[in-house]
Amino acid sequence: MQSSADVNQRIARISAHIRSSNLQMEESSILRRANCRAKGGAPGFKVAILGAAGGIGQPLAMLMKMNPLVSVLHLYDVVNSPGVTADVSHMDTGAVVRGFLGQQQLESALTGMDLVVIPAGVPRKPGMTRDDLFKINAGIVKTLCEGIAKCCPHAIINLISNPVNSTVPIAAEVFKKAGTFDPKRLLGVTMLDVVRANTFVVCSANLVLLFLFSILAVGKF
Ligand SMILES: NC(=O)C1=CN([C@@H]2O[C@H](COP(=O)(O)OP(=O)(O)OC[C@H]3O[C@@H](n4cnc5c(N)ncnc54)[C@H](O)[C@@H]3O)[C@@H](O)[C@H]2O)C=CC1
Ligand SMILES: O=C([O-])CC(=O)C(=O)O
Repeated sequence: MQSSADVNQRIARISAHIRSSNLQMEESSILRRANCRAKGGAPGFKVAILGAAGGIGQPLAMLMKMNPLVSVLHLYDVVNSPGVTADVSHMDTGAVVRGFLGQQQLESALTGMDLVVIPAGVPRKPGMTRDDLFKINAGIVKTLCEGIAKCCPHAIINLISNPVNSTVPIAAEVFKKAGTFDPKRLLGVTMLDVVRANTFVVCSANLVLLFLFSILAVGKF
């Protein structure tokens, strides 16, 4: 059993570690918090996560709360966002966290946001293709983007919901229709597909090399 002095020392060490890395991040960043503001607004980015209670949304919410460039964090979902909001808001970092639950709170979640990150929707289950996801996620992304066009038309949009190569064009069409489309502000997160493709290429290249070595080895003996 640890003494309370030990426990306090551990907490102090962890806390100093977290604070110093946050400070370093702010110091070394090209984007300083004071410079991250809409005209006349408070410093820091205002960020909304739509689908914040999900597998991607929850760790993303934690990372955003740790980011010293973020001043306001809105967590929106159709389920469970109050609990996630309570947990994330207890982290001792600067961003103010607010939770929003259900379609009727979507507009409040979006109003005034600088950045909207969207991991809302369904993920693939075994046996599903990305086409199956499209049938559900296309409608979800369309509705969310209509809200964005209305409530924060100048925000940067970061789409995670798959299939991302189809949800981004859907978002583009919604924004074109609303007259708010800016290609520099609409981004799809393709990291998963990029790392997956790299892994597949390396795996198949290794297999080819292994095959060649086997032939050489067999040929030698
Ligand atoms: N682009 C990429 O690199 C990646 C994309 N994905 C995609 O991200 C999406 C989310 O994945 P997970 O977080 O694992 O799924 P998840 O099922 O754990 O979370 C999805 C969340 O979206 C919420 N949601 C559903 N309909 C909504 C609506 N109309 N408005 C707001 N929220 C809504 C759900 O309540 C849930 O909390 C999936 O489409 C998945 O394919 C996942 C991993 C990487
Ligand atoms: O849906 C997910 O969980 C993300 C994924 O792995 C895919 O779509 O290929």
